[in-house]
Amino acid sequence: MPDSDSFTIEPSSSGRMLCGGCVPDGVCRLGVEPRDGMWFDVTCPRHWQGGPGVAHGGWIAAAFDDVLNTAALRTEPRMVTKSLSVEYLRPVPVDRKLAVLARIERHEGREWTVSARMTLGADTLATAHAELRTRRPDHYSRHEHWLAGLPLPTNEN
Ligand SMILES: CCCCC/C=C\C/C=C\C/C=C\C/C=C\CCCC(=O)SCCNC(=O)CCNC(=O)[C@H](O)C(C)(C)COP(=O)(O)OP(=O)(O)OC[C@H]1O[C@@H](n2cnc3c(N)ncnc32)[C@H](O)[C@@H]1OP(=O)(O)O
Repeated sequence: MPDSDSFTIEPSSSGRMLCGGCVPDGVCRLGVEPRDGMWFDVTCPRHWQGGPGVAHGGWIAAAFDDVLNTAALRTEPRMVTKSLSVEYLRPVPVDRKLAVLARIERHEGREWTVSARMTLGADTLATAHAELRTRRPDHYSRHEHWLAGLPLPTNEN
């Protein structure tokens, strides 16, 4: 059986590290692109529209999750998110390039505290705080072992 923890992260043709779901397309389908340093360009694709012309809050949280992990991945290639909180300050327009600035607040052993701010011009649209963890080397195989030990699903649930 292939070792689920032995996968390597390959950058896309644009140099962007991609999560498993976006690798086949070769682009980040959340619309997150690293810029300089801790700056990111993010654009909410129209299919993530919640209200008219504005982003679904789940997209905003996912975009922050991606930015914060990508920022930490520059130091540590094995990350997972332990917690993520978002403050939604203004509606976020779809199809507009926005800026996100990430910050590593604290990094000690496996524990990371990170934050980010999403802006359009001078206005802050949303902020995020997250706790990240450096993954244990057996993270995915441990997950698979746990899953394999569960009873098989039935048609009722
Ligand atoms: C989906 C992962 C994606 C990761 C990205 C990888 C590659 C992508 C490549 C390029 C991407 C470019 C940019 C990246 C952009 C975005 C990345 C998104 C990152 C995410 O969005 S990542 C998904 C959401 N985030 C999780 O999915 C974490 C689930 N949370 C845990 O994994 C643990 O919670 C943890 C590690 C936070 C703390 O855990 P710990 O190790 O510090 O603490 P502890 O050992 O005490 O565990 C406490 C209890 O969790 C059980 N437990 C732990 N690890 C386990 C495992 N592997 N399998 C089965 N059970 C496990 C224990 O058995 C115990 O359970 P109990 O209390 O019942 O005993």
